[in-house]
Amino acid sequence: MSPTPNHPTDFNLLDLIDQPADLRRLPKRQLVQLATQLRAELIERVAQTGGHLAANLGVVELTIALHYVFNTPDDRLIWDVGHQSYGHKMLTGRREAMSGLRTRDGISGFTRRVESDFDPFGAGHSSTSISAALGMAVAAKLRGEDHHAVAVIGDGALTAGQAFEALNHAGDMKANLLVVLNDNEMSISRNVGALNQHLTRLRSNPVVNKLRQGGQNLLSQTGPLGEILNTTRVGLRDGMKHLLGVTSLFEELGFAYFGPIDGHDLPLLVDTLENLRRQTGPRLLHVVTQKGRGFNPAELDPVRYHGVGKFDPEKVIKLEPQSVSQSTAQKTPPPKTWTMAFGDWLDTQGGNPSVVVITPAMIEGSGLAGFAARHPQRCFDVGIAEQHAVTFAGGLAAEGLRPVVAIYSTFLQRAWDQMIHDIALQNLPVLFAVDRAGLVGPDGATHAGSFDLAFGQAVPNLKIAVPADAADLHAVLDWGIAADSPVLVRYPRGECPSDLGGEAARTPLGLRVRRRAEDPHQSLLVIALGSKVQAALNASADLAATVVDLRWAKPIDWPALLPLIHEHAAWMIIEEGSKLSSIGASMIAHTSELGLFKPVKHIALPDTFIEHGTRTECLADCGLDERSLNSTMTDFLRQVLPA
Ligand SMILES: Cc1ncc(C[n+]2csc(CCOP(=O)(O)OP(=O)(O)O)c2C)c(N)n1
Ligand SMILES: CC(=O)[C@@H](O)[C@H](O)COP(=O)(O)O
Ligand SMILES: [Mg+2]
Repeated sequence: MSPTPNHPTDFNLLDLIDQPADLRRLPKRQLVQLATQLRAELIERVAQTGGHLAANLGVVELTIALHYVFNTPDDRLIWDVGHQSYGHKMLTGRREAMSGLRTRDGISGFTRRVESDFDPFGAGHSSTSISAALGMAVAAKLRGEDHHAVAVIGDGALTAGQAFEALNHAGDMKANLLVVLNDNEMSISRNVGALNQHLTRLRSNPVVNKLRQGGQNLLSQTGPLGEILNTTRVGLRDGMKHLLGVTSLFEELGFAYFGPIDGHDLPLLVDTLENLRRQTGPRLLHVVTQKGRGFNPAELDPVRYHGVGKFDPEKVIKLEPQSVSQSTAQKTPPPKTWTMAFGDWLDTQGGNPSVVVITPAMIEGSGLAGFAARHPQRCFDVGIAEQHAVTFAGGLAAEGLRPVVAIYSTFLQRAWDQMIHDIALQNLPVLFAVDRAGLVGPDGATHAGSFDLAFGQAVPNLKIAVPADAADLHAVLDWGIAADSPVLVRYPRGECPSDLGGEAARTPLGLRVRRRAEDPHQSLLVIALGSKVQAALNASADLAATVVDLRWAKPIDWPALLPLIHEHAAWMIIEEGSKLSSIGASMIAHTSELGLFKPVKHIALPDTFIEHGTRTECLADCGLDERSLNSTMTDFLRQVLPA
């Protein structure tokens, strides 16, 4: 089948809609046509910018139905993660702004309060929507206001503990809250876990389905008759389901459960939501959708089309989904990313039966696909459950296995307590492979890995490696997998140099001098961490500078470093982590305590959230690109060594 989307020839109804109020003026019979047009435009627009395509295609009908039935923005509509909110953006005054999606000064790929009144709660990390919607429902009650709170959460996002914490609270509070469960059987990869199996049972249980089919027409009846019929139907259905033992988990948690219904049947969605809008209390509507719906390549391969770079809608994307910003225009294979280099190392561990790998729902993004395929019994996708992932690894380590937790820096934030309490406090040998450490570019502030150095260095027993190239990434991972304590190895998004050369480390945890200045007394000592080593080498190529690759942010190789600081005219630290609580700040504090006072400059991420853009643009904003580094070094040298 051709991947070309169906271009509607009719008048584009989207031209009539600036705000949902305009949508609500359309007759119901035109909504299906609108869905076709919205879907076609979504494909066209995401092809030009890149972004999260498949999830958005799956919620086209749901998006229209929700805005049609609910009085947004007075009624609060909260999208979990927010990666599926593009259609919502296009119906809420941001259609033209889609051309700048995820680009500098353009709109975000997620929901953001500062962007629109129609985004009542920002997201990017998953599984927060029910908590936020519950907060809004309770606020409305306390303030005597009469608006609805609706959370739309995916089956993947529902696997996280926080979603259950919120259901638990909401069900008990009898809060006036509607949760729409968008079940497409997918997280980024296929969804996993017993909950997923429960949803499958709800979708496919013949008894539930019989009851559903019998009751669906009634549920979709509108008006007072519908309400009466529905109340009776729900009562009857619930009674029968209890009798037959096919109740949903949600009912046990105090929610009235409706569905599952076909999330692409727009008239049914509208009628059902209209009915649910008239009801009160905690309600959950189970909607079944297809990820990638309406675009054949995405339907066939929703994993690859979860996040895409710019693409030609006429062609099927062939590249591995390693990075959202990859361009399909590339003819030669792309250079190796850090993720790939990590995947290569993991493959070398295949023969070690003690090595087990854990990912919280990021198999592809973390470079685990190869290891997972070859050693499925030793690779655990635990779903979106970062806290559990870390403590689960602790249990494995306590029994003598060598767990590797492959996790993005930004998502590890969720498991800081587990890292402290369950791993470091017990000095368990868990290896944290922390990807996307530093700025990530188009995903922006929610996904920036700005804090792992800050929160990691505060943890006793934890060692932190910051390799600068693939050779050293492999060396520190080799060391980390054999260590008798927890080790965190951090590396950024993007291209990984294979070997930057220079002097060897004197000890396994030692620093490396990558380039030595001829006359240190007349030179700058540049100490760089991780990906900043290559940048520092390039930026200082024509300057009097020694470049040190710190390699380990904790412990710091002070025996090698102190003499270098002593002999140089000044020193400089460059790192891609938040400046407050940074490694550089700790180094400066330590040398001050030793009474070693030398001119020093420290470049790190400022104390602000860095917006989306390309990674290069974002780095430039922080003075961390090569050009800015070169001018800072030049100025600093002039200052400390006037001609
Ligand atoms: C805390 C957290 N962990 C991981 C992710 C990465 N992530 C983004 S979307 C996604 C899949 C979500 O699946 P689901 O909620 O079912 O939405 P779908 O894409 O299927 O519509 C994952 C794992 C995230 N955003 N937040
Ligand atoms: C929405 C989300 O959280 C992820 O899909 C994220 O966009 C992954 O980005 P990478 O491209 O860095 O894997
Ligand atoms: Mg899903």
